[in-house]
Amino acid sequence: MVTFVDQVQVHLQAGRGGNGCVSIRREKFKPLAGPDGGAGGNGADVVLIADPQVTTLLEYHRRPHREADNGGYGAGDYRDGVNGQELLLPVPIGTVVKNDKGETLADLTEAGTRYVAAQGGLGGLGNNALSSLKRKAPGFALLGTAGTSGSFTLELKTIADVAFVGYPSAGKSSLIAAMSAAKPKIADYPFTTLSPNLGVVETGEHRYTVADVPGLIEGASEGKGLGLDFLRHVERCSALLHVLDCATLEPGRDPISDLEVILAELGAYPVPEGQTPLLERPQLIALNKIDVPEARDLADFVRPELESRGYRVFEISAASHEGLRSLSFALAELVEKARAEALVEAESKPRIVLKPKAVNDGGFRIATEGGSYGTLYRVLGIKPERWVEQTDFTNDEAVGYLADRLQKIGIDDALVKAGAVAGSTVVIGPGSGVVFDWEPTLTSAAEVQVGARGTDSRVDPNDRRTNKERRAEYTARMDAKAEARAELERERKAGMWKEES
Ligand SMILES: Nc1nc2c(ncn2[C@@H]2O[C@H](COP(=O)(O)OP(=O)(O)OP(=O)(O)O)[C@@H](O)[C@H]2O)c(=O)[nH]1
Ligand SMILES: [Mg+2]
Repeated sequence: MVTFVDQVQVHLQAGRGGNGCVSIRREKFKPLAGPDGGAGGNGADVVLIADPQVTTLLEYHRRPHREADNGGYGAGDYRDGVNGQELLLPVPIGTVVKNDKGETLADLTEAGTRYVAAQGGLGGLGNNALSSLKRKAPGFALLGTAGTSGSFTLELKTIADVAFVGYPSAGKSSLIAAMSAAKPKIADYPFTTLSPNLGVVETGEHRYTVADVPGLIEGASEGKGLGLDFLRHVERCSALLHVLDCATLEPGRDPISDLEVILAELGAYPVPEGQTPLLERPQLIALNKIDVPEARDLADFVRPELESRGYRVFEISAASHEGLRSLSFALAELVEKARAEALVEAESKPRIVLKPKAVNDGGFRIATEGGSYGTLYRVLGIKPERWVEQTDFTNDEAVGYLADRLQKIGIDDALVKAGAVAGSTVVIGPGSGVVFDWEPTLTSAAEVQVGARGTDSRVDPNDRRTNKERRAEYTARMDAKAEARAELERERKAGMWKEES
């Protein structure tokens, strides 16, 4: 079975950022000459780009999974990792990008329009870049972060001024070949055309594009003969040309009933909101194949009937080019009118602006969640989440650096305000995230993990009891005393002890 591909699902994965490097420069007589670990390279983006050379989405149907390069790792001697090279995915002009919820993300209607579908991860800084006056030789580097990924639906909707519609083998492709420089496949079997061919017609000083939509049959609007896929292409065209076959030998078919079938299908097609229904767009009729004598007779016969229905009718032959000149002028006129109207409309309509997700949003928020272990405080924000991702938790210094960063944007204060107390569970990021036991008296989460700043828990273990522990010990001691006193009292009453006289 032939597959007609103008709608595909693709899975795109941007590249991962490379890890930064920890390295110490060594010089003769100076073995510790400062940190020289370079940064990791950034992961590559996956970018969809509207390319006039590309006409189908078939390529993505065959290979729907695409991954961009990862960034290179940083290295010693100040060498940074290479940035991943952007993965450019050319798609046809008129490709609509939707997310997995069906929301439109981008409409690539002009050559060269780019849409960054997946964003590469950041490379981690090396210990050279992390050094400061206070931290002269960092023993850690930042990890690269993951690139974004996602599933997208690509949908091709041809954009042309005029769509040629009609039954299979009516001569739509022949007509586009006769009127423009396009060289579509032409054959006398139905559904020769599987994806629309675009042609540019030049008449006088007019220039417009035409598309031969694949043949339509009865039931197309319900999906018959891949009809819905075909009809989608008509959606973007401002005018329609009905190509009617006057030389068909198929029983039960004639230009009038053919037209009625096609009209019914066009009428049943639901255009997206805000667009003109297909049948309300300007339409012309071409009675084709009049180079065949019987066809010319038939065309002459049905013409008055069609004209009485209000159509402008052209008798043509795609084979002998008869009647094409006046047809192309008539189409040019329609197109000019439609363009003028579109211009007026475009000025009154608000434009859709593509908004890429903000990356450097410095904010964060704290969400509280109840649970069987008490309240859980969740820190959500692009920065804190990224910082956690960049942290090598096997490295105490790296964890300390994370704590400093978190403290700097005021997460501790915000947690106090949110009601966190000593020992509260704090999670950074969605899902299970990274879990901390938070301690407000200490300034940062890292100290909870690795001890107070400036100490090494292996060298001088911190044995000081917390106030809470001291209080517990005190009450326990007091309780024991009271208990002992009560015991003594009972025994005395029982006469176990003789009062000394
Ligand atoms: N005699 C004659 N034959 C024509 C004319 N136009 C097209 N044909 C023939 O009709 C057959 C179908 O032509 P196509 O142009 O492929 O028809 P189509 O409408 O694009 O068909 P699909 O792509 O299948 O929908 C071919 O064999 C053409 O040679 C014409 O003006 N005169
Ligand atoms: Mg065709």
